[in-house]
Amino acid sequence: MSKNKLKTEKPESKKAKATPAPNPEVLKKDKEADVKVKELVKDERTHKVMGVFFLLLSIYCFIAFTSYIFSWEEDFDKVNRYSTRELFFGDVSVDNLLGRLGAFVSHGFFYNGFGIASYLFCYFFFIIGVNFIVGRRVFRVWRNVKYILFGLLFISMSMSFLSFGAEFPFGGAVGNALTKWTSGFVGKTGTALLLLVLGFSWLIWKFNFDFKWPESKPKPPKPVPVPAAAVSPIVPAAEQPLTSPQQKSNGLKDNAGVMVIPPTAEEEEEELPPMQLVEKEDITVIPAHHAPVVPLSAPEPEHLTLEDDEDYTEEELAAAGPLLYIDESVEKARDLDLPAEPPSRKKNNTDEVAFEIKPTYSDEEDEGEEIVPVREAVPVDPYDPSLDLSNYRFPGLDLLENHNADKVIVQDTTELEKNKNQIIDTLKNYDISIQKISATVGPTVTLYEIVPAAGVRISRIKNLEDDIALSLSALGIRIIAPIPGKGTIGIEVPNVKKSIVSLKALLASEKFQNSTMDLPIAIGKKIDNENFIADLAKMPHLLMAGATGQGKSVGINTLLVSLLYKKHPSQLKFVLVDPKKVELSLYKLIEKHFLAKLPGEDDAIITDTKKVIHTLNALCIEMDLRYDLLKEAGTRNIREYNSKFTQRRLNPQKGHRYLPFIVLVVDEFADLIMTAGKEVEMPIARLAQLARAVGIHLIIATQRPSVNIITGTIKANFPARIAFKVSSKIDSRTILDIGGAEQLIGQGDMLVSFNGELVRLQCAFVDTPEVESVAEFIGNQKGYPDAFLLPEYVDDKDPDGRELSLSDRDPLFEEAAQVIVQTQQGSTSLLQRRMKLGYNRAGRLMDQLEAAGIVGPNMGSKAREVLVKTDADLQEILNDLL
Ligand SMILES: Nc1ncnc2c1ncn2[C@@H]1O[C@H](COP(=O)(O)OP(=O)(O)OP(=O)(O)O)[C@@H](O)[C@H]1O
Repeated sequence: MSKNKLKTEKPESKKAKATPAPNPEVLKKDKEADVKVKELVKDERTHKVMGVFFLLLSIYCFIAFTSYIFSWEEDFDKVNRYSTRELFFGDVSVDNLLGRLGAFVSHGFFYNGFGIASYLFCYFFFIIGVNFIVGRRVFRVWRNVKYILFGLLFISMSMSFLSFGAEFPFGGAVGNALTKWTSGFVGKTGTALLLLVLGFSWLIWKFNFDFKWPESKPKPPKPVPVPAAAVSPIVPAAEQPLTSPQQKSNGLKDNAGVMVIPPTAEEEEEELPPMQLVEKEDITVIPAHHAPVVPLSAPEPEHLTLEDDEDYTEEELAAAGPLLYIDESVEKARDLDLPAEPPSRKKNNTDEVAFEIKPTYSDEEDEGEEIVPVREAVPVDPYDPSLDLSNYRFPGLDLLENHNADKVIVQDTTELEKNKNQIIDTLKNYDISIQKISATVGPTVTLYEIVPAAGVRISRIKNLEDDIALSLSALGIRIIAPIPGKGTIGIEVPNVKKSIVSLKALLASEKFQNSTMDLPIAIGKKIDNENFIADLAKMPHLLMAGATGQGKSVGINTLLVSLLYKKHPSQLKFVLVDPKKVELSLYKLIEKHFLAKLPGEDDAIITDTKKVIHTLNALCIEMDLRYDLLKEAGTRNIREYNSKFTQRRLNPQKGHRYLPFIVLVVDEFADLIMTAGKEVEMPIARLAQLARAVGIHLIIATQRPSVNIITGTIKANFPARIAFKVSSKIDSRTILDIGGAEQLIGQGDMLVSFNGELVRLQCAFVDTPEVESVAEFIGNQKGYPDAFLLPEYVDDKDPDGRELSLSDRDPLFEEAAQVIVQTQQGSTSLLQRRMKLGYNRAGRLMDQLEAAGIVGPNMGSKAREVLVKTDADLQEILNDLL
């Protein structure tokens, strides 16, 4: 093969593959001669040398300039008198600390140049030096050059102007010339003004001050005049349409000068409008709950006085509309013309309860007058769901092991060097020259990052992936060409000495401890040793696959234990499905704290396929019920719902309850699909599609990531996926949509595909005894009386569930009848919510109630008529049925 031919040959992969491997010796000589100078200029070492040079130059100039300030007078004549030649070769002694050169250079810069402004050159050399040494643009050169040029002219001119007549060359020759010309042109005053304009322009450009004329303060709102004793009606702030949404969103203005509603913490977090600089004095901010409030839609209530009030029952009072509430602060505020202290709120919608009502006695009691009880709305603390288990202690980190993870394993530098050279040589064999190579040592693998020489196509390296891996002859090599977002090529080579990543270290990390995520899971460490902690709630479901023995079970334990370290039993429930029967059995101990199960089940950990189907369907019912609750509460997700509930704005009497997150863990999904197929797939797909907003999240693991198990429907709904080592590239593609997982080295080495990124991680390790001790620690504490009960699911195909006749009434028949008669609402969904039932069972109950003459016939979308009006009548019917 001739030299020319080789040179013109296009580096296309097919051609490259078709031709026999080129002789490295021949190639080396040809290419090296050609690209030597270019390579030298591009070589990172050249850059480093340049960097050091500029840094030292910057320091040199700085010292010389500073010394010049003190020695210029002595050296002036010598430097001025002698020629450059004399300065280099003569024996004149100067006072400048940096000798003749120092004196000469500083004289040049100061006297003949820019005076004091010459220090900007030190800065310039410094940024150039740093950029060269670090190898990237730490400082933006062109922007700095612009500032420096402006600074040189402006400072030298101002210094020269201000120091007019001084001997020291404050402004240098340039400054003097500029001042002279300008003074002649616009006069001295004009020059001064010009300098001021320039100076201010620069400051404004740089800092963009906000000049605002202070406006007169809007008058704070007057409290609504209320009769007798500063009584102010109370309505929920949520119902005050005093600001338009727009006013609200752009931060706080109110035309009427009445009040400004700052966004709630959540709104701030979620949909902050672009920040605007607003002068504090400009507006008066009155938080919504501080503003005096007026009833808006409700008719003017009859103000309750003592006499009105004393015989009222709690229900009558609630029905009477907005409460009146004596608030001294309103009175004071009126006197002082200030906004009032927060008035308490009271619902006028039975769904929202904000305050407890407590009779108190007015001060007049002391004066011996008739005791005048007045009703006062007493703010109630937010509902704390953890109060049922208020003494619950979170497991401590001492229950976990270090696994020698704190021993830093120092990577052998000779090994690094050897691998690096081998990579360079291998690439050279394929006629690929490189500009730069760097290594990042991770816990399991080291990433060698390569910048190919100019002109080398990345696609070519990608096509040679297999050959390169073969030449490097190490197990578990993965080539990432290019590394997304970087334009470099990564080659991951397994470390000879691997380090274990202990879960303890991850849980102790600040990132985990301070995390405010809903469901933080500590997964592992990235190649750059950064902890990978993610929010399961955002994932929102996770699919895990890996051949047997590659770290899946450890992975599941890692996720579960991380959640146990961060969540209170009231906030989180697990539904554990373990067809292998052994993997998750450890968690039995925490049944009464963290597990959920079907009513009537003994064991919370589900191992039987039929029960799995029931449980999955029960979860679907729970999801639907939660959606109903969310809808009724006017909230979009579990976060908003729970926050409204904890603020006591939702009425538990109407079926509202605090909703814990539910995490469904399926340890061996393949097994279930093989035995139950669609019956399992459908509810899983439904949950995966819809359940995230209501706080139900899925973690599904499988040994066999084949397409008939991880179907399109499943895959489409699991955007976050984890692959441990799998046995083939096809498996890797099934789980991650890309090869690579077959190249992993096992023992927790994994690839995580999340947010469109593929990251290689070493999974955190937690051993079975550790999980056991954490479970024991929790299990030994006081728990709830039972596991969290999922709604009942009755299988339609189940012959036991199909009987509808009155002689074989549902066990819940009596309870359902009572609910219907007490509420006088013949609604199936009411039964579902109140009794936590599935639609089918509630529907069947309703049919039985109809048969018993308690409710009327089905009226389509409307509720059925309730035919029995009182409890006594119902009791009669029930007695007859016995
Ligand atoms: N993150 C890890 N760090 C270190 N070693 C690990 C890690 N994960 C797993 N291992 C090692 O691999 C072994 C097998 O892991 P594990 O039991 O989790 O595999 P598996 O994929 O669940 O296997 P199977 O499917 O057969 O249950 C563990 O006993 C442990 O020695």
